[in-house]
Amino acid sequence: MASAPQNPTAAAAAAALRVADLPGRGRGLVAARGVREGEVLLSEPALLLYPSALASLRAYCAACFRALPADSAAAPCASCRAAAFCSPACAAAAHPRLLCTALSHCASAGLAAAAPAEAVQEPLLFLLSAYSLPDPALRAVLSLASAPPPPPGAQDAADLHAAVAALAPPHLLPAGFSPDLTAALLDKDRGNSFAIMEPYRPWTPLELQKARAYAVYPRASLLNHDCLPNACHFDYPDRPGPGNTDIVVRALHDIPEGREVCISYFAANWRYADRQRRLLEDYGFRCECDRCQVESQWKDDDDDNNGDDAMEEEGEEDGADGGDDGMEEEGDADGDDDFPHAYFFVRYLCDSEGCWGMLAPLPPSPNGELSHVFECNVCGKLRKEEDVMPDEGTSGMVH
Ligand SMILES: C[S@@+](CC[C@H](N)C(=O)[O-])C[C@H]1O[C@@H](n2cnc3c(N)ncnc32)[C@H](O)[C@@H]1O
Repeated sequence: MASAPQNPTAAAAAAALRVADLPGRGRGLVAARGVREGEVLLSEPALLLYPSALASLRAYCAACFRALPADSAAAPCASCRAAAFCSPACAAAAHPRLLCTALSHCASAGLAAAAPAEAVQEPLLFLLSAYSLPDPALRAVLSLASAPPPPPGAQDAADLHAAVAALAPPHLLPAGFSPDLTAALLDKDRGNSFAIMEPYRPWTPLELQKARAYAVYPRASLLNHDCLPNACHFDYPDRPGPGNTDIVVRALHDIPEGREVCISYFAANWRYADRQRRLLEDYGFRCECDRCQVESQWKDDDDDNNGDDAMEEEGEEDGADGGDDGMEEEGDADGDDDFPHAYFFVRYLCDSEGCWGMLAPLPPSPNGELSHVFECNVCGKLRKEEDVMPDEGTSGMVH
């Protein structure tokens, strides 16, 4: 549930979008007024924030997920001693009580014994955190769209439910705790979580970069996907001050009133077949965006390309992994008719080695002046517009 905006930027952002029912797409967010490039469309705290793995609890504050200081300044959680906090304020904020209790009862060895593989730790940490939520927040998570059923071989919801039941004291579990509720929550997690990544390390391929935490947001989780998005999300987990895990969504370019605002659920350089496979398997829909309609006609974009669908979620707008070691390539034919979106790639895709983040303009100044500076949402690099588009004067609307 959205909390009241704390600052003018968040207040302006709150007025920029409205929720709409969109045929064939469920709910989505639509521009409630014309917005300018770089404008903050959404800035909100997480409904639910949870560590990506047990290892994350050793490296990041259990409350705010900033990197823990290397020295002894980090204070272990007084209850479980398995998690740590970066400051007295974070220690006072604490971490999810079921997670804390599970860690203190079993110690991390016990939890690890129940969940040896990292792939299993993540859903368990999610469930222990979700079942710690107050009832309204739990209901808000349950109101989000469900992902399609997991593929065969994925961790069984019944096993995860049994693991939670074994780790959590019954009196702390919420009313309604059941295998069905656990399965429903897991579906929400898969369809709506955003990764908050570990600090960016240059030259590290995206697929090797890990999430420190995952987050579900009340409104950002309503953003639908487009392979040519008009917005992208940022997070600034190591930023000082409050709100470091808030998600920030900014417009890539001007967006007219009434137009749906979409993000890409993964790195925009993925090829057609990989995008379609990922969207169908993990989100349950076939993408029919403008770009997919063009690329579906290309002859050489078969399943044999070197894309990678082993990425974290996002809704998960995620912490997107690169699906490829190169930019999306043209199809068979020559010319802009066959690759009408080249402008988008040049302008909005970061060209730092192995990054493939999205470049969004910094917000306009309070008097409405455009920044002409682009920020990458993965590596954080800032680039002047003339370096992004040497032949362009000032930016314009992208059609
Ligand atoms: C993160 S949620 C987005 C909000 C969702 N539409 C809702 O009603 O709550 C992801 C789900 O939205 C739907 N969706 C997202 N992008 C879509 C698209 N381009 N076309 C059709 N459905 C889409 C799919 O059902 C997907 O699993």
